Amino acid sequence: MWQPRGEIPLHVQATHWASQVGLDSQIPCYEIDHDEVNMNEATLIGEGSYGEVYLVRWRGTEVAAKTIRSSIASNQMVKKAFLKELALWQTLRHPNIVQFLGVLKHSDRLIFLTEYLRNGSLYDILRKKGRLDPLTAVSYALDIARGMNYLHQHKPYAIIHRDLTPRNVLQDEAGRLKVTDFGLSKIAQEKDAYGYKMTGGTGSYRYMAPEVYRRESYGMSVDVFSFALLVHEMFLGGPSNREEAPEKVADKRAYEDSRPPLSSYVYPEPIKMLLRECWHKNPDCRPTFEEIILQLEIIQESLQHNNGIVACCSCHVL
Ligand SMILES: Nc1ncnc2c1ncn2[C@@H]1O[C@H](COP(=O)(O)OP(=O)(O)OP(=O)(O)O)[C@@H](O)[C@H]1O
Repeated sequence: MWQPRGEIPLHVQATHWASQVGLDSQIPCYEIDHDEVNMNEATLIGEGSYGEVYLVRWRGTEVAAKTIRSSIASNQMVKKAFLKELALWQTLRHPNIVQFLGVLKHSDRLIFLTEYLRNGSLYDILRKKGRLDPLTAVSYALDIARGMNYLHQHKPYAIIHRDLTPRNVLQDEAGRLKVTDFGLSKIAQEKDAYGYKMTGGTGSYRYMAPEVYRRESYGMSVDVFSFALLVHEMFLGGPSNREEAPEKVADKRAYEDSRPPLSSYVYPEPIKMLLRECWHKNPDCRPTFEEIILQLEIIQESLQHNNGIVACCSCHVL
């Protein structure tokens, strides 16, 4: 059976949390009256494993409305699991975590609102821009690491994301990246001992830690593994093995210890070292996000310094 080691899965934590604070199990979240949002004027902006995402107006502000497919929401157990995860999400506050706003009350469907991030997902950004310059990639990596560190340091239980992919990282207008969808897509995918889906959808396989694919016990470091693949993609402009089926990629990582190539032309030496540590086959050898942040800050400083030298040199030549 696939179970986290040490830390408690998000939906189980949410159950503990909800029962601790005595929340109504049906609607444990902040409620927004459905009259406040006109879904007939909503603009479709995307679709994920558990439903569609719309741009709507709420109290004069553009926000994202995420709908849960009726095939999922009609299952009372799954609906309950979603609401409990949302109840936990609403307690989270961090500049690199997408802000949850509330659940639409009396809606015949299950719909919840979050802040709207105008620039879309990291997946969209990489598709449009391709390879990022090293300073941008490191700054984006720091945003993600800070959001993830907040989740991992959550009290009383660490929150393991379990589905950190470029589609679950969104960018606001100011260029800041924020992490979203903790555990929700996992509920929508496959049944585990608790009765919810837990393994990756097709997209997630590309970012899945070997121990998860092998259905062994796992800990917070599964997110560090996924993070390494996101950073790898930012430097490369997309996944290194696009033509291979995601499940095959995960299989080779889990059973043949295969990892994406690290060409010296693309990856600065300290980034290569960091990626090797983060996707280490032994989960205990992977660094924590706190350690990753410190390393990235040093890398950022040295890149800024080198850029400064290049600028100075060109001034001199001119
Ligand atoms: N808060 C938001 N602001 C702006 N766009 C969003 C927001 N949330 C989601 N989107 C867009 O909608 C798309 C679908 O999002 P959703 O979270 O439902 O699924 P996903 O993350 O793509 O896939 P999965 O559900 O398998 O994780 C995203 O890729 C993104 O482009």
